[in-house]
Amino acid sequence: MAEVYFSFFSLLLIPFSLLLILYLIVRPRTVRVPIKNRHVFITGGSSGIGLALARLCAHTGADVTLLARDAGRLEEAKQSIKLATGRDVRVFSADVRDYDAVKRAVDEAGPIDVLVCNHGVYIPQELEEQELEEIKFMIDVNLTGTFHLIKAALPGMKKNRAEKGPGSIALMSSQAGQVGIYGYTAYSASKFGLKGLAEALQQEVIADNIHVSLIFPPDTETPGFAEENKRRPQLTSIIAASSGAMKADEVAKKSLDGIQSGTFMVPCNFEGLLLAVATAGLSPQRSYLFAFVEVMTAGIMRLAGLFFQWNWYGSIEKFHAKK
Ligand SMILES: NC(=O)C1=CN([C@@H]2O[C@H](COP(=O)(O)OP(=O)(O)OC[C@H]3O[C@@H](n4cnc5c(N)ncnc54)[C@H](OP(=O)(O)O)[C@@H]3O)[C@@H](O)[C@H]2O)C=CC1
Ligand SMILES: CCCCCCCCCCCCCCCC(=O)[C@@H](N)CO
Repeated sequence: MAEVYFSFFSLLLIPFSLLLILYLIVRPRTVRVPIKNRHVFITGGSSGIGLALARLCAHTGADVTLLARDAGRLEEAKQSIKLATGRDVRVFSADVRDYDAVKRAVDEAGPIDVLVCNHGVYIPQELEEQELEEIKFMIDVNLTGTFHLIKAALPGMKKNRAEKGPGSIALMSSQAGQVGIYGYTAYSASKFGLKGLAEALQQEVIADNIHVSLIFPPDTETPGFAEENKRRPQLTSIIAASSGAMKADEVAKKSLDGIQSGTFMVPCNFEGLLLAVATAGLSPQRSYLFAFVEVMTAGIMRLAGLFFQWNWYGSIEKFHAKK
């Protein structure tokens, strides 16, 4: 009997020691990024996910600034947020590809506590058919534009950070920034690029109490997505359907939770959670519990990923056989 107890306890000892080790070693340490009364600057805040997030932040009591190109849509967004929350937001019309314009807007807006680089463009098409111009457009807006924002905002964000409490830089990636998807060569490349940027940046700004979040939504009902659907290759839609679709408000809620908890990889739905574990790689992880899940399920998640690929390549084969 004593032996049964002994082996039972030694069996428990392994996961508990692992939990303890992870509790001690996960870095960066956990943090809470406040939103209320803080300056939240959201690019692409005039539509879709960015607008939903802006409304939510304003509702939470943040001072919100929006940046996008179209001044008319910005004005509409401003009105709709005022109507929904009673709060005034400031808007700036600029193209994220134009560094000087971005810098001017950021300087005029004043020091930022939470920078959300949400702007993004997606034009799905097979690489061979896609014009080089469109490929460069996606890289320039999604990736280079994000560099422009961070370069422009960082000096102001770092200033007096100690007194102001934790700051955040959040980047809107996509599940297509975790796994390459048919029809998304340029888009996936631009979003995968954000991951390298985010991992390196977090190491650079941790000493300034700035916390990086990378958000990975699945297909989300937005004006941009409605446009995308008009020309999306069938295979892109088939493969993307492996993950459920979401509403912009739901993605905004997940995003804000992720930003406030300083989570590095922010999944938005159940498939996203699986993807986050499967693609954890060498990304930072603040939660020892989540780290525990990552360590315990790494092998089985790889297997699940291979099954997904099996299924996707099956769809591709079937598609070509029909042609
Ligand atoms: N909807 C989806 O299915 C998913 C979206 N995402 C990502 O979420 C983000 C938002 O997407 P979504 O809400 O669907 O997009 P929308 O197309 O609905 O909105 C995009 C926003 O970005 C702005 N924007 C686009 N280009 C520029 C630019 N060059 N300079 C400044 N602002 C720009 C737009 O304003 P304007 O055109 O006036 O400049 C608009 O405010 C994107 O990064 C996208 O990649 C990720 C996964 C899924
Ligand atoms: C362990 C295995 C995990 C399995 C889950 C796999 C699910 C992958 C689905 C990827 C969907 C990509 C949608 C991109 C949406 C997007 O960004 C466009 N709408 C443009 O914005």
